[in-house]
Amino acid sequence: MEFLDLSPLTRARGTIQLPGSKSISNRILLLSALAQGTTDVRSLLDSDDTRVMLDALACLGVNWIRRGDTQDYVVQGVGGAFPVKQAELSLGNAGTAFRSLTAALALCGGNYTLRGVPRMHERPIGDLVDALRQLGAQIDYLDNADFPPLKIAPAQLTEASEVAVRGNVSSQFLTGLLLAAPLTGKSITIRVIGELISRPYIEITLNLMRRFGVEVERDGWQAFTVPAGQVYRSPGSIYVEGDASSASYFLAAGAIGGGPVRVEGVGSASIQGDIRFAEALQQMGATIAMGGNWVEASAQGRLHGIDADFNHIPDAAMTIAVAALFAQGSTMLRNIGSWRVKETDRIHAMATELRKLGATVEEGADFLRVTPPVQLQPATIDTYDDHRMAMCFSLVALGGVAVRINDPKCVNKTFPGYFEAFASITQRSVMSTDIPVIAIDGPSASGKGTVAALVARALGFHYLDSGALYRLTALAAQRRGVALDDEAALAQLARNLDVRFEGGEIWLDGERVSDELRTERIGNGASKVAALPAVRTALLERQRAFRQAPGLVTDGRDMGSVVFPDAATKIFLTASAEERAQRRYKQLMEKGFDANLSNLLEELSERDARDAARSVAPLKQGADAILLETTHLSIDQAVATVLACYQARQSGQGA
Ligand SMILES: Nc1ncnc2c1ncn2[C@@H]1O[C@H](COP(=O)(O)OP(=O)(O)OP(=O)(O)O)[C@@H](O)[C@H]1O
Ligand SMILES: Nc1ccn([C@@H]2O[C@H](COP(=O)(O)O)[C@@H](O)[C@H]2O)c(=O)n1
Repeated sequence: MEFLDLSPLTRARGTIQLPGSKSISNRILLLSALAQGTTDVRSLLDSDDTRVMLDALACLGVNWIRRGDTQDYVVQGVGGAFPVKQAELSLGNAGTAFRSLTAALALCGGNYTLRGVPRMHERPIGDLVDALRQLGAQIDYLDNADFPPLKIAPAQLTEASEVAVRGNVSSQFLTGLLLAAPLTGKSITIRVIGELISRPYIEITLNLMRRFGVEVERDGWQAFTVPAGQVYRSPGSIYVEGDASSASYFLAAGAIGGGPVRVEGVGSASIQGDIRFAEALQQMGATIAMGGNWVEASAQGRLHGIDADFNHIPDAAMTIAVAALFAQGSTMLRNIGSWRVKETDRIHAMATELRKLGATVEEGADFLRVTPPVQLQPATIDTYDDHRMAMCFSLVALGGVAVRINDPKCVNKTFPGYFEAFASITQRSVMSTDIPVIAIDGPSASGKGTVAALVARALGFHYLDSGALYRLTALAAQRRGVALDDEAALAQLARNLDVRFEGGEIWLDGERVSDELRTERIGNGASKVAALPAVRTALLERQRAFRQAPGLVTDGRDMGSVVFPDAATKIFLTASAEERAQRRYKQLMEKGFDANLSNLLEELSERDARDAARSVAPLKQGADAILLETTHLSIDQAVATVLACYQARQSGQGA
């Protein structure tokens, strides 16, 4: 199996000239072939799917030439039915080519065999065949009923002027019928049964038919009439706009990796439905700017999860499922049942691969809910011979983790130069040191954790409560009967802790332990295990792994001195011992725990003394840390001070 390793990436910024749209390219090629006159097709997509269509048209007697090395083609229309009356066509996994050619060839008066790759033979086509048979088409299934491959014989046109087709499996069935209808020479009305999915693709079909001189009358999304006597006429020359589905990966990169990332070739004037992907990204918190022929995405902080219906943009919605890994909270993608019959069963494939990265994924017949992990895990992604799986999952590298993409060449279906284009707008992270860290250290109950979590929220950064890892080690030791001075056993425990941080809560071995962790008994145990060098070493890389884009705020005792010595901003946050004991007392009472103020003062002082006296990573203010004395500060004032220190540092004004 070929694979491509993507290194951890930090930023995305730049401009991409998009390749032509696949949907528009293949429709224009078929329309140019059926039309009277010669069509200059500009900026055609260079991909497997368009090559399949060009080869098929050549087999059917259509003359076309490519202009030098460009993506401009000249197609000589045949002005109606294809001249070659007998042909065997191999159409790969190109749904657009297979469905539209099935409809056109069924009405062309010849004998044709249409085959695809194995996956194409698993993608249903029965609804289209049934509709064509109502017109008199002679189509047989060569293997399984309702699926390719197909054998087509000359149609015996019936009197029928109306056909019905189901709208909820693939909009390409309706597209095929619409494109082929003028070949009958009579008025044809196509009624849609059930809800029509992916409507924007029908808009593209109608728009392009109009450009080639055929008007379709419609009754909403229920019925479409192609009046008699219309023939396709070449518009002379026609330009293929950039692919809006392909734009989604770069726009998402801009939103995840800071941006701005600009795509050129699609914009507000686009006829493609997937341009509305930008709206979904905006709902997630990205900043979007758009002109007639360009779109730009950037983001200030972290994205947030959304709950939305994606029936109108099924292809680009896959990019939202991966962007959900970078959002705060869960993202719900509804009404995406058509994913099941695409290049692969995309709901199943997406859920399987997202889980490999640590996400929690719920999948249903037509929905997917994605909850991101606290930390992305490096993973090897299988792509299921699906170009969009490969392209979407490249975005994971922007989370600062390495990702391996199996069978990367599957992108050739629609975007052969994808990975080069992606590399041109992303920056590799060298040991992730360019991801900013704000390190807040200080004594117990000074307010470090409270302030750090609020600063993280304000900046959209990740948050690490490093003390929780020592507390978890102490709790796990207590539960397993490991003595608090058994250094080797404790280090082993620390290395293998099965923990989950989610939505402010902490789980140990699948059990929620957030409240138990906060007791002074566990705090004292933590302070004992934290004095052991082997335990600290065991937890070091675990803590560093939290350093993920766009940034990290962390609190503890040695965040600025040992774990993140290159932190952008280091704060030593403290308060008088009496004030800290008061704060802890209030905190425990609010949680419903019993507490005694003078005992607390004693326990805190004892713990701080132990933390300060130990030989490794002792509690002390580093020379490069800013002292933040909060005895007389409110939480908001402390947060504002940390933010000001960080912003001053970012704009180069000081430490
Ligand atoms: N500036 C402040 N003024 C008043 N109360 C504060 C302030 N900062 C934090 N607190 C309160 O003090 C309590 C202790 O804060 P927190 O748990 O964040 O401390 P900590 O330093 O992270 O403690 P530990 O090291 O034990 O984990 C919380 O109830 C918090 O709301
Ligand atoms: N970076 C750190 C963080 C914590 N500890 C030890 O864990 C104890 C509990 O920490 P809290 O912040 O949750 O109170 C603490 O007393 C330290 O002994 C540490 O060593 N290094």
